Amino acid sequence: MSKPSSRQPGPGPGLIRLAIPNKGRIAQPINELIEKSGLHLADGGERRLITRTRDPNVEILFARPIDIPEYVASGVADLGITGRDMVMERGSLVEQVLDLQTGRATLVVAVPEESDIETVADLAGATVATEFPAITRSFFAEHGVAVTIVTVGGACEATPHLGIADAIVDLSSSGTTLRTNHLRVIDEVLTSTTVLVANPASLTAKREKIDELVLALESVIRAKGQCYLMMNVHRSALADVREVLPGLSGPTVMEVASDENLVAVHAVVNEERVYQLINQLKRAGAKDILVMPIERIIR
Ligand SMILES: Nc1ncnc2c1ncn2[C@@H]1O[C@H](COP(=O)(O)OP(=O)(O)OP(=O)(O)O)[C@@H](O)[C@H]1O
Ligand SMILES: O=P(O)(O)OC[C@H]1O[C@H](OP(=O)(O)OP(=O)(O)O)[C@H](O)[C@@H]1O
Ligand SMILES: [Mg+2]
Repeated sequence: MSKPSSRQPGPGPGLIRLAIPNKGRIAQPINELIEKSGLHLADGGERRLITRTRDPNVEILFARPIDIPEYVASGVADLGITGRDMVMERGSLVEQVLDLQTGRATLVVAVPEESDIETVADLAGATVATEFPAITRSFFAEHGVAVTIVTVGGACEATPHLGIADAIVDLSSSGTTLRTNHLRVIDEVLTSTTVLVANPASLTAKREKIDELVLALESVIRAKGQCYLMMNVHRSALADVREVLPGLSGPTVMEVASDENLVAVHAVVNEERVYQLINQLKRAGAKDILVMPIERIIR
């Protein structure tokens, strides 16, 4: 598909159409990101092909992750959110606008544990099964290793044991599937995350609106893993508390109207540090400590 068909016209000049996955493991996190960014899908986005959002200038198109790169490249959608692996597999002419830093998975070359294959070069003349034939073809071509590629639609890890392939090129994140199927990684092809991509023409024609949307999404990504700390501190302990607190640009210190000996200290900190920090803060003299989630950080 290179041009939008006349039966499925692209969005008009005043409208941004964003394609997102309708299923699969990255669908839910993307939906949550859209909600947190404040776009909010009309009708909850349930089972609709195209859904309106709270912003009358933005609509959502639900599609399979693998189809999204081409929908964006052809102009059926202005923007799309999908895996970077999907974009590379399709070789679509789109521009990456934002890395959403979720949905991380590594495309690996793996062989049965008992196999004597150690390197990619050892696979010369072998059969390799994959859901990613285009990426696999160029990977082996770059290594100058001739292989036969068998394309499968899923359950790739079963193919070596079925005698269909000598090796596989498949995604791995926790590594559980490889372990369960007694497969050993011999090389990595690429690491993929979920990305926001744009149609190059839309990026020029609808820049302002796209920038607004990117800002909203970015603010949610930035807030992820951060939380807001509030506490009261006796003036005499302020220096010690400051030393413990990192904060985005140092803690904010405010007067407490009801007690002139106290100040209120606020800071943004990494969630992972909170457990340790609250103990250090208490020891330094902080009290009435509140820990709150942050939805968005806009710079
Ligand atoms: N552990 C993982 N395994 C497979 N894909 C993953 C993983 N983690 C993130 N992803 C990403 O999810 C996307 C896969 O989308 P896909 O539509 O194939 O969903 P799925 O969860 O694999 O569903 P299904 O295979 O049932 O269709 C890819 O971009 C891929 O990089
Ligand atoms: O390292 P892990 O955390 O075990 O994840 C990797 C597995 O997840 C994916 O399969 P998926 O669930 O998409 O099924 P599929 O093979 O049918 O696509 C992928 O293809 C691997 O099989
Ligand atoms: Mg899959």
